[in-house]
Formats: sequence, structure tokens, C-alpha cells
Amino acid sequence: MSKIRTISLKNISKSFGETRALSNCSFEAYAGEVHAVVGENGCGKSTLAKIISGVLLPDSGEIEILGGVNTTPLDARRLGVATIFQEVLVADEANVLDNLFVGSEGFFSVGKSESEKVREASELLTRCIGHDIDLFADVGSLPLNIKQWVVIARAILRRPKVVILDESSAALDLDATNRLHGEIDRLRNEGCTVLIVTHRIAELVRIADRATILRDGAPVGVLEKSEITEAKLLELMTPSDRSVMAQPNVDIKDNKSNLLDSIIEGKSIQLTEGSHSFDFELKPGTIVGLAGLDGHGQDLFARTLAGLYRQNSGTITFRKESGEFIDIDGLERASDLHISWVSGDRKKEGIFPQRSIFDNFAFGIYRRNLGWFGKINKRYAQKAFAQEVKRLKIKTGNTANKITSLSGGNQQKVLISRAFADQPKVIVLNDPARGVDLNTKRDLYKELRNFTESGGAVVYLSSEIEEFLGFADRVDVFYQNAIFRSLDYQSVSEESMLAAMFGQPLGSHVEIV
Ligand SMILES: Nc1ncnc2c1ncn2[C@@H]1O[C@H](COP(=O)(O)OP(=O)(O)OP(=O)(O)O)[C@@H](O)[C@H]1O
Repeated sequence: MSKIRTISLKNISKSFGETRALSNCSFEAYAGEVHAVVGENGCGKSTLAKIISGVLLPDSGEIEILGGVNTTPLDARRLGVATIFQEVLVADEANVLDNLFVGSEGFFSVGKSESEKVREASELLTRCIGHDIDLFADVGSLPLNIKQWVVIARAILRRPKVVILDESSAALDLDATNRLHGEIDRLRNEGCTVLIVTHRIAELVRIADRATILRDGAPVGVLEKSEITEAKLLELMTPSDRSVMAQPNVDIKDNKSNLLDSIIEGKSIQLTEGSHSFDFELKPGTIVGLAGLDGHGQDLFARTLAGLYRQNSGTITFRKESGEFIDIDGLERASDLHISWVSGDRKKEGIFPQRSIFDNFAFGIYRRNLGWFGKINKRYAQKAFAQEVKRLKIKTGNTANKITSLSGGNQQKVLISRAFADQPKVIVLNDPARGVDLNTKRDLYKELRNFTESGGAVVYLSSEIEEFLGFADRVDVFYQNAIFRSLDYQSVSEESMLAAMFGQPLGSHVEIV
């Protein structure tokens, strides 16, 4: 590997008020390497990425990027840095082509004719998305996953020397993640430095050449490819006063829930017009996983269970303790039945960005636990919040601060804690571990298992199939807007899930390259 140094940070510190995000942090990366930046939620990864991108200025320390110094995002871009943040930043009213080349005049596309741009853009997007799209369509009319590819393609088209991917694969399904890895390989082979910030450890082990592990704003280790293992990463990420969980998952062999009546029953559900119909059952004490490639209905179905979407036909009912069956016909009904919803798309439907950390947590409690004369029982909510902060190890600072002052993963933890505090009988989670660190993920699995052991039921959608292994009692795999196959815990494996995701018969082998 070439040893041309592209990024050199020396003793960088950065604070936000009383929060020290980076503390004497030094970091180096080289041309032609995929370098992962890893660590627990709130350890300073995004702050580091923002400093390299010129979005934030450090309080102290020295920076050299590609032989120059960047003090603004424009400087960084001129030097050859392209950053893909987790937020999908596109101009909805402009077309795909304009979005791809926006702000590029005078940089990489100088003198390019429209037809050259069209050719380059359509070649790249077809490779990324897996099929071609209309470059003259308004971006606003496109689904979120395509918008995300537009953002990724925009960065690649700039022919960058340093690319930063900050949790860019967090929302991608398996197929799309593999296409992204293909692009990362190409960039590396062209001599680019690719910095990836990710909590998807399996992905990182696969593609990273080196990894820097941060803890409390400073590096605690740099691993070479041969040293990058999940165990080693966990050991370095975890503060010494907290033990690393030996067992990632929980023993599910002894689940006796099969003997119980269902808490949710679905009959002849047709999610969308023309799709196949299917039945569904959820028993107390169980965790049911929902899997599928993007756009195959698992997301719609999770939303249906939470009262956020209405199926085209068929019935989905909740069985009350009295034995009465109630139709889940909307969000309010679902909430009255104590069905809690955790969205993975926290920006769009999870957080109230203008409200405090505490208000974001207490929203459900306020609604359900009014005290005397309808007054909000704040003391109850405060006590509940203190418990949740401890349980999920949420790094909050002052809870009166806006929720947006928290790191991404900690915002997600507040949403999860909100669902737990809402006295749920069923929790429906839509990719809840997106952007959440490995230790927290494991704690979450444990908490969900405890919840089911005390009689609750869980529906857990994930785009990362590794999450289901040893965790779900059953995985319902969606294909073309219907459950294609239900796999019980004994038959859940990467192969069986993959085969079903591609609509293949049981036992067939699907190779992802
Ligand atoms: N604009 C801000 N205002 C106040 N505090 C901030 C701001 N940005 C970051 N912080 C704080 O700085 C610390 C580091 O945040 P950062 O986003 O860099 O963490 P991270 O490692 O990327 O976390 P995650 O894995 O959750 O995305 C956190 O405690 C966070 O709350």
C-alpha cells in the first residue's frame, strides 16, 4: 500500500459548551486505504469528520489535509475532500442531473458538456442503484433510498482524493450495501482515502484496511486489517469500568410462548393492491423479525401494525385481555392499545427537533399520565427518564438542551427509551439500531428479551440480517409486498434469509458479490 499521507490531525480539541467532543485527538490516514473510525455513541466520530470536512473549526490543534489547511467546507472541497453525511441533503425541486453537478462549476466539471455529464452520471447511477433512472426527474419525486444514492454519486463524481462516509450505509439494505462496497473498492484502487464512520461492525471487518478507535474524544488504538475483529474493537471501545458482554445474544430455545394465544392476528392481509395476501400472528413473549430487501413491504407492514398505514384489505386485530379483538385502524387506536413505535428515521418521524431532550422522552408519558386535574405529572416523568438514562447509558448532558445537541446514536436511544416508558404491550421497531453502537445494540436486545419475558411482544424490522441471528424467535421475510417465508429460530440463518429475500426456494444458495 502506498504511504502518501493525506490527512494529519495533531492534538485536536473541540468542545460544545461543557461537552468536550474531541480531546487532544491525533489522527492520520493514507492514500489508497479504507480507514474506519469507530467508537461508542458520542465519542466524537462525527465531530472528527466535520473538522476534516471544514464544517467545524477545532478549538486547538493542527490540521493538514492533502498538503493544505481547510477552514471552510469550500476549502476542503477545493483540496479534494468529499463528505457524505447521514442526512440526505438534496434540492428536491431540482432534477437529478443538477443535483449531481450542483456547485461543481469551476471544480471537477469545468468545461463538461451536458451530454458528457449525462453519460457519466447515468453510468455511475446505474451501477449504484442497480437500474437506470430518469436524470431529468425532480429529486423530490424520488424515494429516499434513491435520494441517498444521488448524494453518494455527487461525491464520487467530484473525483475526490478523500471521501468521508459518515454512517452512509446505515439505511441501506444488503444488496445496496454491497453495491456501495463496490464503489468504495473502486475509490481505494484509484488511490483515494476512504474514511468510514460506521456501527456496522460486520461491514467494517469486511472492508476496512485500518481502524482508529475513539473513546471520549481521543484515539485509544489503531488496528491494522489483520487485527480488526469484533472482539478487539469492543475491547478498545468499551471503558474499563464497563465489562464487555460475553454473549451477544440471548438463549431463545426455551421459549414457551407457542402455548399462548396471539396478541396480534392478521388474516388475509393484502398490503397493496394486487399483492399476495398473507396471515400473521404475534404471541406474547416473542420477538418476531421482519426482513426483506428495500421496497418489498416489510416497512409498510411494520407501519401497519403501529397504525401508521392501512393495509389494502384483510384484517389486523389486537386481542385485549378480555379476549375482545380490536381492529388496529390508526395511530391513536394503536397507542390506546399500548402498541409503541420506534422509527429508524428519527429525523422525519421520531424527534421533535425544537424540543428539549427531556420533552422528547416524556412525550408519551405526558399523554398517558396526567396527574390531578389533568396536570402533567413531571416528577413521574423525571423519575422514569433517570431510570432510562441509566439503563440505556444515554449520554445526555443537560436534559433541558435541544435533542439535536445529542450525537445521532444518543438521539436514537432517547426514542427507544420513550417507547419503553410508554407501558407498552407490543413494541414495533423499524430499524432501531441504525446509528447505535455495538454495546448499546446488545443492551437493546437484552432489554427487549427482558420485555418479552415479562409478557410483552416485539416486532423488529432490520435491514441488517446479522441482527436476527440468535435474537428473533421467528423471522418473517418479505418479498413483493407479502410474507414470502416465515423462518423459526432453528431455521434462521444468513442463507435462509437471503434466499427468501430474493424469492428463492428453501435451501437455494444466493451469492452476494
Ligand atoms: N452542535 C452540538 N452542540 C452541542 N453538543 C454537541 C454538538 N455536536 C456534538 N455534540 C456533542 O459532542 C459529543 C460528540 O458528538 P459526535 O456527534 O461527534 O459523536 P459520534 O461519535 O459521532 O456519535 P454517534 O455514534 O452517536 O453518531 C456528544 O456528546 C455530542 O452530544
